[in-house]
Amino acid sequence: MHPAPIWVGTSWKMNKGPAAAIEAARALAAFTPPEGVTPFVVPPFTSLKDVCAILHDTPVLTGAQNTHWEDAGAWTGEISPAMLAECGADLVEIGHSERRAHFGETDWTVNLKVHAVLRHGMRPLVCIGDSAQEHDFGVTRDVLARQIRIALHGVSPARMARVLVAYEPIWAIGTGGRAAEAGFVADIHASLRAVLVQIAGEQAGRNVPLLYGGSVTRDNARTYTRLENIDGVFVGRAAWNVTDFVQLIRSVAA
Ligand SMILES: O=C(CO)[C@H](O)COP(=O)(O)O
Repeated sequence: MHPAPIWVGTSWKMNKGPAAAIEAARALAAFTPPEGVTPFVVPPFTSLKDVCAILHDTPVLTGAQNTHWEDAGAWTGEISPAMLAECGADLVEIGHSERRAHFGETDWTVNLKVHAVLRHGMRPLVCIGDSAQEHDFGVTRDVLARQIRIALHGVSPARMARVLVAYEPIWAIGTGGRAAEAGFVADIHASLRAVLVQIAGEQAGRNVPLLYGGSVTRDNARTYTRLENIDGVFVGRAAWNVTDFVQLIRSVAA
Protein backbone atom coordinates (compact mmCIF):
# COMPACT_ATOMS: atom_id res chain seq x y z
CA MET A 1 0.00 0.00 0.00
CA HIS A 2 2.82 2.42 0.87
CA PRO A 3 5.48 2.88 -1.81
CA ALA A 4 7.67 3.96 1.19
CA PRO A 5 8.95 5.65 3.06
CA ILE A 6 6.71 6.09 6.07
CA TRP A 7 7.59 9.39 7.71
CA VAL A 8 7.77 9.53 11.49
CA GLY A 9 8.76 12.87 12.94
CA THR A 10 8.66 14.79 16.15
CA SER A 11 8.84 18.48 16.88
CA TRP A 12 10.37 19.20 20.25
CA LYS A 13 8.47 22.51 20.19
CA MET A 14 9.78 24.80 22.98
CA ASN A 15 11.44 21.95 24.86
CA LYS A 16 15.08 20.90 25.28
CA GLY A 17 17.81 23.50 25.71
CA PRO A 18 21.06 22.95 23.79
CA ALA A 19 22.48 20.40 26.26
CA ALA A 20 19.34 18.24 26.30
CA ALA A 21 18.93 18.52 22.52
CA ILE A 22 22.51 17.45 21.87
CA GLU A 23 22.12 14.52 24.26
CA ALA A 24 18.91 13.44 22.49
CA ALA A 25 20.50 13.81 19.04
CA ARG A 26 23.50 11.70 20.09
CA ALA A 27 21.16 8.97 21.33
CA LEU A 28 19.27 9.09 18.01
CA ALA A 29 22.48 8.94 16.01
CA ALA A 30 23.14 5.49 17.49
CA PHE A 31 19.75 4.20 16.34
CA THR A 32 19.24 2.33 13.08
CA PRO A 33 15.67 2.91 11.90
CA PRO A 34 13.79 0.00 10.37
CA GLU A 35 13.78 -0.18 6.59
CA GLY A 36 11.08 1.91 4.98
CA VAL A 37 10.80 4.47 7.76
CA THR A 38 12.21 7.98 7.51
CA PRO A 39 12.47 9.56 10.96
CA PHE A 40 12.96 13.27 11.54
CA VAL A 41 13.32 15.58 14.51
CA VAL A 42 12.55 19.28 14.69
CA PRO A 43 14.57 20.90 17.49
CA PRO A 44 14.38 24.52 18.66
CA PHE A 45 16.57 27.00 16.75
CA THR A 46 19.08 27.13 19.62
CA SER A 47 20.28 23.61 18.88
CA LEU A 48 19.47 23.28 15.18
CA LYS A 49 23.06 23.52 13.95
CA ASP A 50 24.34 21.03 16.55
CA VAL A 51 21.54 18.54 15.93
CA CYS A 52 22.04 18.79 12.14
CA ALA A 53 25.76 18.10 12.58
CA ILE A 54 25.20 15.12 14.87
CA LEU A 55 22.55 13.54 12.61
CA HIS A 56 24.17 14.50 9.32
CA ASP A 57 25.47 11.06 8.37
CA THR A 58 22.52 9.17 9.81
CA PRO A 59 19.11 8.27 8.35
CA VAL A 60 17.42 10.72 10.74
CA LEU A 61 16.54 14.05 9.10
CA THR A 62 16.51 17.37 10.93
CA GLY A 63 14.07 20.23 10.55
CA ALA A 64 13.43 23.75 11.80
CA GLN A 65 10.19 24.86 13.46
CA ASN A 66 9.67 28.03 11.43
CA THR A 67 11.37 30.42 9.04
CA HIS A 68 11.06 33.94 7.68
CA TRP A 69 10.52 34.23 3.93
CA GLU A 70 13.27 36.77 3.21
CA ASP A 71 16.93 35.76 3.02
CA ALA A 72 18.16 38.69 5.11
CA GLY A 73 17.14 42.13 6.30
CA ALA A 74 15.75 44.23 9.12
CA TRP A 75 13.50 41.59 10.64
CA THR A 76 14.47 41.61 14.32
CA GLY A 77 14.11 38.27 16.02
CA GLU A 78 13.57 36.29 12.83
CA ILE A 79 15.57 33.45 11.26
CA SER A 80 15.95 33.28 7.48
CA PRO A 81 15.74 30.24 5.20
CA ALA A 82 19.33 30.92 4.12
CA MET A 83 20.42 30.58 7.75
CA LEU A 84 18.50 27.33 8.15
CA ALA A 85 20.06 25.89 5.00
CA GLU A 86 23.51 26.92 6.25
CA CYS A 87 22.79 25.12 9.54
CA GLY A 88 22.10 21.97 7.51
CA ALA A 89 18.32 21.69 7.92
CA ASP A 90 16.64 19.14 5.68
CA LEU A 91 13.10 20.38 6.23
CA VAL A 92 11.22 23.33 7.67
CA GLU A 93 7.89 23.17 9.48
CA ILE A 94 5.52 25.90 8.28
CA GLY A 95 2.08 26.96 9.44
CA HIS A 96 1.71 24.93 12.63
CA SER A 97 -1.59 25.83 14.32
CA GLU A 98 0.29 27.14 17.37
CA ARG A 99 2.02 29.67 15.11
CA ARG A 100 -1.24 30.51 13.35
CA ALA A 101 -3.04 30.98 16.69
CA HIS A 102 -0.38 32.85 18.67
CA PHE A 103 2.06 34.45 16.22
CA GLY A 104 -0.02 35.79 13.36
CA GLU A 105 0.83 33.13 10.78
CA THR A 106 -1.59 33.31 7.86
CA ASP A 107 -2.16 31.28 4.70
CA TRP A 108 -0.43 34.10 2.84
CA THR A 109 2.76 33.99 4.96
CA VAL A 110 2.72 30.20 4.76
CA ASN A 111 2.82 30.47 0.96
CA LEU A 112 5.74 32.94 1.07
CA LYS A 113 7.62 30.60 3.40
CA VAL A 114 6.95 27.51 1.26
CA HIS A 115 8.58 29.24 -1.72
CA ALA A 116 11.49 30.46 0.41
CA VAL A 117 12.21 26.98 1.76
CA LEU A 118 12.03 25.42 -1.71
CA ARG A 119 14.35 28.11 -3.09
CA HIS A 120 16.95 26.99 -0.58
CA GLY A 121 16.65 23.31 -1.44
CA MET A 122 14.92 22.22 1.77
CA ARG A 123 11.58 20.49 2.19
CA PRO A 124 8.62 22.51 3.47
CA LEU A 125 6.51 20.56 5.96
CA VAL A 126 3.21 22.40 5.60
CA CYS A 127 0.90 22.03 8.59
CA ILE A 128 -2.83 22.49 8.10
CA GLY A 129 -5.73 21.93 10.47
CA ASP A 130 -9.35 22.59 11.33
CA SER A 131 -10.65 24.02 14.61
CA ALA A 132 -13.19 22.17 16.76
CA GLN A 133 -15.89 24.57 15.59
CA GLU A 134 -15.04 24.07 11.91
CA HIS A 135 -15.10 20.32 12.48
CA ASP A 136 -18.49 20.51 14.21
CA PHE A 137 -19.95 22.65 11.41
CA GLY A 138 -18.78 20.04 8.90
CA VAL A 139 -16.47 22.34 6.93
CA THR A 140 -13.17 20.55 7.63
CA ARG A 141 -12.61 19.64 3.96
CA ASP A 142 -13.30 23.20 2.78
CA VAL A 143 -10.98 24.71 5.40
CA LEU A 144 -8.15 22.33 4.56
CA ALA A 145 -8.60 22.71 0.80
CA ARG A 146 -8.33 26.49 1.17
CA GLN A 147 -5.24 26.21 3.38
CA ILE A 148 -3.46 23.80 1.05
CA ARG A 149 -4.37 25.67 -2.14
CA ILE A 150 -2.97 28.93 -0.79
CA ALA A 151 0.06 27.30 0.84
CA LEU A 152 1.10 25.61 -2.42
CA HIS A 153 0.02 28.34 -4.82
CA GLY A 154 2.66 28.79 -7.52
CA VAL A 155 4.67 25.67 -6.64
CA SER A 156 5.68 23.86 -9.82
CA PRO A 157 5.01 20.12 -10.17
CA ALA A 158 8.78 19.54 -10.14
CA ARG A 159 9.22 21.37 -6.84
CA MET A 160 6.14 19.65 -5.42
CA ALA A 161 8.35 16.55 -5.08
CA ARG A 162 9.98 18.18 -2.06
CA VAL A 163 6.75 19.14 -0.26
CA LEU A 164 5.36 17.34 2.80
CA VAL A 165 1.91 18.06 4.23
CA ALA A 166 0.77 17.34 7.80
CA TYR A 167 -2.92 17.34 8.68
CA GLU A 168 -3.14 18.26 12.35
CA PRO A 169 -6.67 18.89 13.62
CA ILE A 170 -6.42 21.64 16.24
CA TRP A 171 -8.85 19.69 18.41
CA ALA A 172 -6.48 16.69 18.42
CA ILE A 173 -3.29 18.48 19.45
CA GLY A 174 -1.72 18.67 22.88
CA THR A 175 -3.01 18.14 26.39
CA GLY A 176 -6.78 17.89 26.24
CA GLY A 177 -6.72 16.96 22.55
CA ARG A 178 -8.37 13.75 21.36
CA ALA A 179 -6.77 11.65 18.65
CA ALA A 180 -8.80 11.72 15.43
CA GLU A 181 -10.26 8.39 14.40
CA ALA A 182 -8.09 6.71 11.79
CA GLY A 183 -11.00 6.23 9.37
CA PHE A 184 -11.83 9.94 9.58
CA VAL A 185 -8.19 10.84 8.88
CA ALA A 186 -8.10 8.44 5.91
CA ASP A 187 -11.23 10.11 4.47
CA ILE A 188 -9.80 13.58 4.98
CA HIS A 189 -6.47 12.56 3.45
CA ALA A 190 -8.28 11.11 0.42
CA SER A 191 -9.90 14.51 -0.16
CA LEU A 192 -6.56 16.25 0.38
CA ARG A 193 -5.03 13.89 -2.16
CA ALA A 194 -7.69 14.90 -4.66
CA VAL A 195 -6.87 18.58 -4.07
CA LEU A 196 -3.15 17.90 -4.49
CA VAL A 197 -3.81 16.09 -7.77
CA GLN A 198 -5.89 19.06 -8.96
CA ILE A 199 -3.12 21.48 -8.02
CA ALA A 200 -0.07 19.55 -9.18
CA GLY A 201 -1.31 16.94 -11.63
CA GLU A 202 -1.75 13.20 -11.26
CA GLN A 203 1.84 12.13 -10.65
CA ALA A 204 3.18 15.01 -8.56
CA GLY A 205 -0.02 15.23 -6.52
CA ARG A 206 0.02 11.53 -5.68
CA ASN A 207 3.63 11.66 -4.49
CA VAL A 208 3.25 14.33 -1.80
CA PRO A 209 3.53 12.58 1.58
CA LEU A 210 0.49 13.24 3.80
CA LEU A 211 1.23 12.94 7.52
CA TYR A 212 -1.23 12.94 10.40
CA GLY A 213 -0.52 14.69 13.72
CA GLY A 214 -2.43 15.14 16.95
CA SER A 215 -2.21 12.92 20.05
CA VAL A 216 -0.29 10.23 18.16
CA THR A 217 1.23 7.63 20.50
CA ARG A 218 3.11 4.38 20.23
CA ASP A 219 -0.23 2.60 20.70
CA ASN A 220 -2.10 4.29 17.84
CA ALA A 221 0.63 5.26 15.32
CA ARG A 222 0.35 2.13 13.20
CA THR A 223 -3.44 2.39 13.13
CA TYR A 224 -2.87 5.50 11.01
CA THR A 225 0.12 4.52 8.91
CA ARG A 226 -1.36 1.24 7.67
CA LEU A 227 -4.11 3.17 5.88
CA GLU A 228 -4.03 4.45 2.32
CA ASN A 229 -3.02 8.09 1.93
CA ILE A 230 -1.56 8.27 5.44
CA ASP A 231 2.16 8.36 4.70
CA GLY A 232 3.38 9.07 8.19
CA VAL A 233 2.80 10.65 11.56
CA PHE A 234 3.97 13.87 13.14
CA VAL A 235 4.25 13.51 16.88
CA GLY A 236 4.62 15.85 19.83
CA ARG A 237 4.47 14.77 23.46
CA ALA A 238 4.68 11.02 22.91
CA ALA A 239 8.07 11.30 21.16
CA TRP A 240 9.96 13.94 23.12
CA ASN A 241 11.73 11.19 25.04
CA VAL A 242 14.16 9.46 22.65
CA THR A 243 13.39 5.97 23.90
CA ASP A 244 9.68 6.60 23.34
CA PHE A 245 10.40 8.00 19.86
CA VAL A 246 12.44 4.94 18.92
CA GLN A 247 9.72 2.58 20.17
CA LEU A 248 7.09 4.55 18.24
CA ILE A 249 9.16 4.28 15.06
CA ARG A 250 9.54 0.54 15.57
CA SER A 251 5.79 0.17 16.17
CA VAL A 252 5.09 1.71 12.78
CA ALA A 253 7.40 -0.74 11.03
CA ALA A 254 6.15 -3.77 12.95
O1 LIG B 1 3.02 19.36 15.68
C1 LIG B 1 2.69 18.40 16.30
C2 LIG B 1 3.62 17.27 16.33
O2 LIG B 1 4.90 17.72 16.47
C3 LIG B 1 1.39 18.41 16.96
O3 LIG B 1 1.20 19.64 17.58
C4 LIG B 1 1.01 17.22 17.79
O4 LIG B 1 1.30 17.34 19.16
P1 LIG B 1 0.87 16.18 20.17
O5 LIG B 1 -0.63 16.21 20.27
O6 LIG B 1 1.56 16.50 21.46
O7 LIG B 1 1.34 14.87 19.58
